[in-house]
Amino acid sequence: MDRIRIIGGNALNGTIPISGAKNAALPLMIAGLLTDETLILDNVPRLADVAQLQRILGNHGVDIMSAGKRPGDREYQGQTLHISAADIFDTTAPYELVSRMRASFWVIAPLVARMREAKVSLPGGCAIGTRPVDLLIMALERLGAEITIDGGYVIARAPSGLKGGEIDFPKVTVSGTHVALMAATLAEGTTVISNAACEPEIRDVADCLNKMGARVTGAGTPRITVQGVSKLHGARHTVLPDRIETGTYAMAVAMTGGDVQLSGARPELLQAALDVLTEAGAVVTSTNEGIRVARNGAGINPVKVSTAPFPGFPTDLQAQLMALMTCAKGASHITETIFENRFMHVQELARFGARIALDGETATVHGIGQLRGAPVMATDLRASVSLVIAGLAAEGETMVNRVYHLDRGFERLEEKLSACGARIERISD
Ligand SMILES: CC(=O)N[C@H]1[C@@H](OP(=O)(O)OP(=O)(O)OC[C@H]2O[C@@H](n3ccc(=O)[nH]c3=O)[C@H](O)[C@@H]2O)O[C@H](CO)[C@@H](O)[C@@H]1O
Ligand SMILES: C=C(OP(=O)(O)O)C(=O)O
Repeated sequence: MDRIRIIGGNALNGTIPISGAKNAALPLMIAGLLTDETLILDNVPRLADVAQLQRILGNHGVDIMSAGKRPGDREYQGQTLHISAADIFDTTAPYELVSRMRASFWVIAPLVARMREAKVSLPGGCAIGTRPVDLLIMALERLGAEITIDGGYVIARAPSGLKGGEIDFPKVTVSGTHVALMAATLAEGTTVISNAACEPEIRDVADCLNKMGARVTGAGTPRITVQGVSKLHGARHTVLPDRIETGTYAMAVAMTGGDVQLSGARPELLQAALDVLTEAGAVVTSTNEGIRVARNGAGINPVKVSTAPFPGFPTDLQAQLMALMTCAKGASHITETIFENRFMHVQELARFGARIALDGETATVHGIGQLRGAPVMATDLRASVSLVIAGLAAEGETMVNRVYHLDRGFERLEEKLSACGARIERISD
């Protein structure tokens, strides 16, 4: 299994190109199931999750062609996927494929909307909480699907097609909103989704669905209205930049010091996180190219932050912020409100000498002068990258084990960081 070796202590200086967003690319690929014509997606990141979803879609009969510049080519811009679901010959998504990735469960929505039946294994994904799918099931039921659960599979049927309806989510859910939105596009009549997630990835998917002939308004606000249509057609869409990758590298620069241009990044996608970084002492500027982050000389100020649905501070940046705060000049308070078990990185950060006390959903981080490198174990995607950030700033050698988590969500991580002066390499055994 691959490991990542880091010799810490170098400031980051240079340019990091930001890839397409994993959390938009996955539902966009799934939206390809809604039409028998070809959906072309540009700027799709090369990630393990994308490859896994290609296998899952392939299992349904979807034909996917990949084109585009390869890593190492000049002006690398991700890959272009041509997704053609002309002939869906299997509406079952089996356990072996779905258990590895949470988002793969979302295929249930386009399958039941277009094929009127779907059988999808309950999902897996990052171990950050119980992560039920009750609200996704509720949404499909509101659109008239009959749902049964048998042998670990959710079976959805809508023999005479889905019907538009009112879906009022009792809590904000990204997965629930994606599923409701995709299913509603082909339902007969009007669907109103209330308390919808406002994450930029929802809006990106809605924009693509509209290019495919859907009639969606209000995406990006808590109230989305969808007028169902009988058929969607092919389209071409570019995946928006990854705000979590952007925030991760911004925090890495704030931690190591230096001056980095995050090219292609869009500040409005992560303003709450950029505000926290500014409060922490980093200099964040919007540029023509993207976002420039610098920290020279001054120390890191402690902060008090709670994670929240968009436009709040994202839970997917909580672990990275915690790594940064381990070296702040005082005590920080970080509260996780989205997932009940998203503190697996705390015990690993302690191996660097970090002083973190957990009390329920709040971590108090007492900053120390200098972290020391250590062997650590990656436990989930964002926790893994928080260990990389800590390793970049720590004195001496850090070995991050179980790197496959990182490969789910960070494209060419070692290459991007090395190009900015980090001493980081992958060791394949
Ligand atoms: C692939 C993808 O886009 N993953 C993101 C997505 O995950 P995901 O879509 O799984 O997250 P949700 O927004 O759905 O979950 C939010 C909260 O709602 C709960 N819940 C959700 C569904 C449900 O049926 N019942 C229920 O109780 C969850 O357990 C969690 O506590 O949004 C999260 C919150 O921004 C991010 O951390 C993930 O990176
Ligand atoms: C938790 C994440 O992914 P998933 O929802 O696929 O587990 C993530 O992207 O941080």
